Amino acid sequence: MAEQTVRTKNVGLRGITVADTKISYIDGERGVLIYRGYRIEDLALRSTFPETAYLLLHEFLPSPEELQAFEAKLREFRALPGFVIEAMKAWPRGAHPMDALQASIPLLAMDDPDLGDESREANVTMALRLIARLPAVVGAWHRIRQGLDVLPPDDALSHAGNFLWQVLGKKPDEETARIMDVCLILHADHTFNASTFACREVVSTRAHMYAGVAAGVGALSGELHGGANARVMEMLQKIDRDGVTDIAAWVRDRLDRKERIMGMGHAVYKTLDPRARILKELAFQLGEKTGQTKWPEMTAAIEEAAMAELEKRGKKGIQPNVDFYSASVYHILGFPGDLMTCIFAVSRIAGWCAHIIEEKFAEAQGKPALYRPKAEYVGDYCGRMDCEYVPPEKRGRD
Ligand SMILES: CC(=O)SCCNC(=O)CCNC(=O)[C@H](O)C(C)(C)COP(=O)(O)OP(=O)(O)OC[C@H]1O[C@@H](n2cnc3c(N)ncnc32)[C@H](O)[C@@H]1OP(=O)(O)O
Ligand SMILES: O=C([O-])CC(=O)C(=O)O
Repeated sequence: MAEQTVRTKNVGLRGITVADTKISYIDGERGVLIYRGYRIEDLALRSTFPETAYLLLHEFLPSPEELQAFEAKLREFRALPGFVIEAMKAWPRGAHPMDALQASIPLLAMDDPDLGDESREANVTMALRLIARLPAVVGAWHRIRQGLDVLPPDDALSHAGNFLWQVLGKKPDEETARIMDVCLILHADHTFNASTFACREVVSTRAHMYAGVAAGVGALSGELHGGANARVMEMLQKIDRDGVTDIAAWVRDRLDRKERIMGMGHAVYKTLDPRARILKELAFQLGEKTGQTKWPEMTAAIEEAAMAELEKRGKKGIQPNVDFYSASVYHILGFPGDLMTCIFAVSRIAGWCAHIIEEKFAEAQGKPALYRPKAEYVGDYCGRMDCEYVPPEKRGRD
């Protein structure tokens, strides 16, 4: 019988199921996001990032003892190896934080005593080291690029609080640390998004966890994915600098120029991203606390104008995604725009690692280990495949 070919040409794998997962679920029509059976709204309200990371890695919520042990490990692993900090000191100060983060991943691999042990247990421990160390890497690079000393972790602070401390150099109050914590919960996983798929694709070759994570960081950096939060902030700051008062006209002009409204639209959600609703509330909460409501207000004005204008142009269902209001939250917290995608990575590392472990250890259920899609050859050279090799000295372009 002839091999069956599934035609997926020009669809970028949209709507194509490539594997099973037990980690998360999205209903793009109803705006539902679930991590291992738990609604994102519930986790944002009642969980913490370490607990959520545990859930993603272990399939169930931890007992108090299990959570305590997990948090103790995260604290123990926070300190960066000295050679990573020394290496960073030699990097060009202008390097983008996402490049610095991506470059640090293989360095962290070199320091991991479990590298090479492909048991599930060793992979979970490597995941813990990565979750603990990514915030420290972001903090170290941000300090080094400003010519400042790298700050040691503070064991008295929560994971989110310590992240704020190591990057911004100020101990946060409880409310601020909790807002950071909720942001980390919200970004922790999202099924087969581009960066998670990159991680899974890489480890499907039996490459190690760090190789997969480095690919994930690279994929996240793009402006159509995690990089959008930084672009949203640029958009807001430009509107502010230019003194734009007519947001509807600004939106029309941008769309007429065929430019996208960053932070809006989604490959899966055709309604409001449930994370955006929570982030909008957080942005206003922080704005009111700090007297900076102008950023979420501006974002809300763009949301309203863009949805109306896009609808008029026949484009329905383009609504805020996770990156739209997170930009305001991070800006008010004090992060510069070029660190915003790193914050996403500091959270998504939990989901990436959970997916890497699932990819490595889930029962096959008929799926071949290695991802290997097909492409249609559309090259049109010398009757497709009959070019004659001409030595260099005889080549001409006519
Ligand atoms: C964490 C995350 O990754 S969330 C996504 C972050 N990315 C962004 O915010 C960037 C802005 N948004 C986008 O570029 C898109 O909405 C995407 C890439 C996220 C998803 O888009 P998709 O639904 O896959 O569709 P696609 O990119 O083909 O766009 C479909 C149409 O809607 C338009 N469209 C989609 N999003 C937007 C937007 N934000 N602003 C203006 N137009 C948009 C496109 O221009 C396109 O129009 P066309 O058919 O006339 O060419
Ligand atoms: O799922 C996606 O395609 C993008 C996204 O929202 C995420 O990764 O959080």
